[in-house]
Amino acid sequence: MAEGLVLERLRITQGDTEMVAVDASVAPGEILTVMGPSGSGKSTLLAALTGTLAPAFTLGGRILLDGRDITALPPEARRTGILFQDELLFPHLSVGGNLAFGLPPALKGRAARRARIETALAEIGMAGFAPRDPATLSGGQKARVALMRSLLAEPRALLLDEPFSRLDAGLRGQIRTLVFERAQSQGLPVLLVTHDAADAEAAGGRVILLGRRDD
Ligand SMILES: Nc1ncnc2c1ncn2[C@@H]1O[C@H](COP(=O)(O)OP(=O)(O)OP(=O)(O)O)[C@@H](O)[C@H]1O
Repeated sequence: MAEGLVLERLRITQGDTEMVAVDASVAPGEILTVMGPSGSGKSTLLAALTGTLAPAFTLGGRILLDGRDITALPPEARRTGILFQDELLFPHLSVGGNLAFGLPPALKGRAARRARIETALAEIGMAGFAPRDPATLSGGQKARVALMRSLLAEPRALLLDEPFSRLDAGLRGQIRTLVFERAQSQGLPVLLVTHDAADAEAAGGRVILLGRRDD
């Protein structure tokens, strides 16, 4: 069966209104950009993929990840990692605590978990940052820790909901490159929701446009 993410005749309806209709496949390492006006259903589409669709919506079609039908699975069983623009890090946890939250439950033992966190921090040039309070980090450091927290869970797809939009222009390009490189090196299909044409261009691949039905 095909690797990557397949959205097979995916439909999201609210009452009688069809809000999202998508048929697409995203290969490992490929980025599919999702654009559309505010309220067109971009975040709702990502919620359908993570298994957190609000009860107001009805989902039709199938979601396949690495050939596995995940449409009806609970969120924790899907292996879809998501990165948001806002709640980048939990403020009440240290940097290490934030990263621990992303570790797979199967990784047992305090020492092994600590070691995995230290390796992750070293990979983003932040060795020794585990005890730090997230409030003391720069925007770029916060974004890097948030990315690693998503990746530590070993997702099979990465969903990005405008993750760069709060960063200033220079940093935005850097973090975007880091996210895309990691997705590519780990062979993750990526769905990138953005309002920014520069993000779409950097992603290089295909763009799907959601529209409002009453436009
Ligand atoms: N929990 C919910 N219950 C009912 N309706 C909702 C819920 N969440 C969102 N909606 C509605 O669904 C529609 C799509 O919202 P969504 O947040 O997916 O749009 P979006 O394209 O991500 O917008 P934006 O670009 O502003 O983030 C909107 O009309 C919104 O009001």
